[in-house]
Amino acid sequence: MSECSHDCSSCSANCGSRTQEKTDFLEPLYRESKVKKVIGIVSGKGGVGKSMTTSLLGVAAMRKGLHTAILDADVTGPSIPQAFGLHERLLGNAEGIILPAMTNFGIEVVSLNLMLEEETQPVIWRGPVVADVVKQFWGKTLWKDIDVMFVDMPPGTGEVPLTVFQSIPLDGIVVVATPQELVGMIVEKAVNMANMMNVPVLGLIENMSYIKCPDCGKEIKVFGDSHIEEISEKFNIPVLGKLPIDPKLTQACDAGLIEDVENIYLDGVMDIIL
Ligand SMILES: Nc1ncnc2c1ncn2[C@@H]1O[C@H](COP(=O)(O)OP(=O)(O)OP(=O)(O)O)[C@@H](O)[C@H]1O
Repeated sequence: MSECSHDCSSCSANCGSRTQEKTDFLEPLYRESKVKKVIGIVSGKGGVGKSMTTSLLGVAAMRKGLHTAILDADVTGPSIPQAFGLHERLLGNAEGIILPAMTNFGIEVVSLNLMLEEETQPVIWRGPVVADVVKQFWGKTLWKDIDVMFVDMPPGTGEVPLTVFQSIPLDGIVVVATPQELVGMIVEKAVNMANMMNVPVLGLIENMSYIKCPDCGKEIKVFGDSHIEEISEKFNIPVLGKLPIDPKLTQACDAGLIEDVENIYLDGVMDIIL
């Protein structure tokens, strides 16, 4: 194309400045739902602590007195219900609208694991099917006066996370990584995907940053030195926090008691991202 009108909706060219038309895939909220802010928690790959971080951010927001929700969009590997000790099946209202489960401290949660006959049942679905479920979690659920919703996104930067990106109107994302990914290109891929989708990156969280020796208190960098500041500077994204490997967090997640943990390390994050 010789001249760009900057109106991608009326142009089929697949050029570098093309922006994704996010609204094409979005489903409106249920008429009685209201969600003020939606924040996606993203990681360049699986197993880096994205669900842990989502849970801790939920707890931090709830402790600030915000009416908090967690939408578990990690449909093929949902781990949010486990962290909060939720096991009962979700109910629907007469219109077939999903009613979220509620944690002990009042966080509203929707997750596929709360809909399966068996929690251990594997979910082997392709991207469009996953996107459809996530759309229902967004649009066919009663989200009543939610101040902030955290979305546990599927890991990686492939088809499934992309379709979820397009299914929910995210106000911003938080990128989670361990020191190892911060050395390579994995985090940069996640940041670039968000940029392509026109979703602001609110900040970076380094998980498993260090472990504190229980005897002498020394911080040991199990995965090597941190490079989070370099990434932060390169992309002009704030560092929101560094989480240590803390066995108390693992134990609390396994026992479904993440809300009972005293030190969740991310208390100050809400002031930056909200
Ligand atoms: N900072 C931490 N301290 C102790 N344990 C942690 C920490 N972060 C994560 N874990 C544990 O590591 C495991 C993986 O974490 P988590 O499920 O949050 O990863 P994930 O990135 O969401 O994985 P996936 O994307 O594959 O679902 C869990 O057992 C979790 O309890």
